[in-house]
Amino acid sequence: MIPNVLTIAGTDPSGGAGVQADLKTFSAHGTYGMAVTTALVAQTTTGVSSVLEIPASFVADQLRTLFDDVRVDAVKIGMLSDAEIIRTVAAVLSEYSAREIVLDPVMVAKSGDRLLAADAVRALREELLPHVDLITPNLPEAADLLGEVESTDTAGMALQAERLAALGVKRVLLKGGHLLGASSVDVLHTESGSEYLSHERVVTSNDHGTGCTLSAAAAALRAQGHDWPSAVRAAKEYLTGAMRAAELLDVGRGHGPVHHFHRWWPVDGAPLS
Ligand SMILES: Nc1ncnc2c1ncn2[C@@H]1O[C@H](COP(=O)(O)OP(=O)(O)OP(=O)(O)O)[C@@H](O)[C@H]1O
Ligand SMILES: Cc1ncc(CO)c(N)n1
Repeated sequence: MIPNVLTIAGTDPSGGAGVQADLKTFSAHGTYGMAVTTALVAQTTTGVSSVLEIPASFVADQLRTLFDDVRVDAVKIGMLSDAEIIRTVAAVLSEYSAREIVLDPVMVAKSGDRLLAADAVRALREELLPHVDLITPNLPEAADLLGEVESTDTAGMALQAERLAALGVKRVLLKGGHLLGASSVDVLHTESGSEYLSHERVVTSNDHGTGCTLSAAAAALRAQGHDWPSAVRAAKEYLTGAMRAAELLDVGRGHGPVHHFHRWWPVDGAPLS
């Protein structure tokens, strides 16, 4: 049976981030993709020009209508825009006992534009985090959630990942894409300890939507039955390949998108082989 995977996120008409990137990632992994939209974002590779927020009550309507009809095997949460939408999503996911939830705590786009109200971080930490199976912050997001300064090295990242877990979330993938170096290193913290996930840094300007792709891939792989550490490792591998494949694209003049090639189409039912 093909798993059903849901994204709850904002949009990107240029197809590099948000709902559009998540749906491509779900398809590339051979899962069935679904989307509940929280905000319509006028953005491209060069930045965000405006945001039209969806009323929280309509986000709830979309979620309830979907959960009333469809079995949802995993959920990826991206841009939530404000505290009211955060509370609504937390309440409805809990009402339907949603499982296998990945939260990418999107706060600021690569272009520097805010995608989450500054006063909503507390709601994210206190109301949504307890419902989540994996959180995937980048360095500034981790610092904001902890009320600390950003880590500047991988040892500092490991300590912050541990402190994030102590806030009540089961697993943390702290992404180190913003650190410079020959490798791009993330820290995965789970019940059984921390590990570094290190991949070669791809030299490219196509780095828009990398966080969206990574979290969506982890949700899709988890829905296919992989344990969380395997799902996260394979998601990171997929992302590195999608960044490399971006050299085939010619999309926009700024931070370009990654390319979602169908690498793991599950013809033989063994998507990771
Ligand atoms: N140049 C690169 N080469 C390989 N991997 C990269 C590169 N840049 C980022 N990554 C990886 O991409 C993932 C996302 O990293 P990053 O820390 O940039 O997240 P983000 O800021 O949330 O992304 P975005 O806001 O674009 O969605 C991480 O796994 C990171 O290691
Ligand atoms: C809708 C949306 N979600 C997330 C990001 C972060 O990359 C973005 N730029 N846009």
